[in-house]
Amino acid sequence: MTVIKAKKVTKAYNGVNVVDGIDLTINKGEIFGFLGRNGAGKSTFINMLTGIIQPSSGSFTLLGGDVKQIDVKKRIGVMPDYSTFYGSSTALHHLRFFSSLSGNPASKEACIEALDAVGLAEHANKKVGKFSFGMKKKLGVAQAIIHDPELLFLDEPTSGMDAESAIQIQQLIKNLHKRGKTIFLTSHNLDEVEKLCTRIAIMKEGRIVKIGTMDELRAYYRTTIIVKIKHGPIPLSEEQKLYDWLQGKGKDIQLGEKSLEITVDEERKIAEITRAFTACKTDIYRVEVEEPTLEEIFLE
Ligand SMILES: Nc1ncnc2c1ncn2[C@@H]1O[C@H](COP(=O)(O)OP(=O)(O)OP(=O)(O)O)[C@@H](O)[C@H]1O
Repeated sequence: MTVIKAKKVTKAYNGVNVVDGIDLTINKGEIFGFLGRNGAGKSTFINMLTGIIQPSSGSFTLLGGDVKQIDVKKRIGVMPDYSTFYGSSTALHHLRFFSSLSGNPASKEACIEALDAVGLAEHANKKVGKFSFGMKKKLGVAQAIIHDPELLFLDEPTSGMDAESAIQIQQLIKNLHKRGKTIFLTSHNLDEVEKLCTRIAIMKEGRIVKIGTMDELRAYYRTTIIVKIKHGPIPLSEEQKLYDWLQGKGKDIQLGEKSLEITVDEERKIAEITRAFTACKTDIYRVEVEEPTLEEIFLE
């Protein structure tokens, strides 16, 4: 089922398209990661999808409807800008107040449950003004999930959090995903995106320049594969021959008594190399392949 469908969505400021004709389809149950350098247009795109700002042109649907429709609004969760929080409210009061704005006030129990899910249950009665930056972000996530939405927009949910808190939020995202929720996520933490997201789009200057699963992105960008082989003794008579043959297969070759490291540009060369060892009557104990990380792909 299609949850987000965007057609040529564009936002221009001062005659410049900061979001430039984005076409995008996101299906139910995806954790969709939106990546891009500062100023790429990620927040502007999310702000259009969540109805905070209007596109200059193009159109989109959320859950098959219009984001302005109240029944669509009720089914989506948006992490708010924490600067809108009232410092004199307690966390509990804050959640109850904001959930009442949607016309569907959450019970005290539901608020405590949402605070517990983000690790803030023990701070339920503390004033938000006394919260750290990371705690405010967690409260923002709690606010986004309080009404159990089907579609969740999380703009940099873990930025500025300590490692333990970030893991807690990542675990929450995984649990929501297991429950069939669709999550649209932006993050500058590439490791987080790689671990969590079922599909990733890389945005540059307002356009999506690449989109796919982590495996698809790797396959597209794979030009260097580091192969590490642990092997048994190579007969003396074969050693030089094998080294010379490897020169034609890859680069950065380090052939030791028990190990080989070589960088190749195609997967099929891994099989050719292992066959060459067998032809030299040399046992292979382990083959490790280092794949490009999302960081390497992104920097490329
Ligand atoms: N209200 C505005 N008026 C004019 N320009 C804007 C406005 N909002 C955003 N921009 C510009 O649009 C571009 C995209 O900004 P946006 O905040 O969407 O990027 P981003 O990818 O979310 O960046 P970051 O990772 O830093 O949050 C930037 O060049 C920004 O200066």
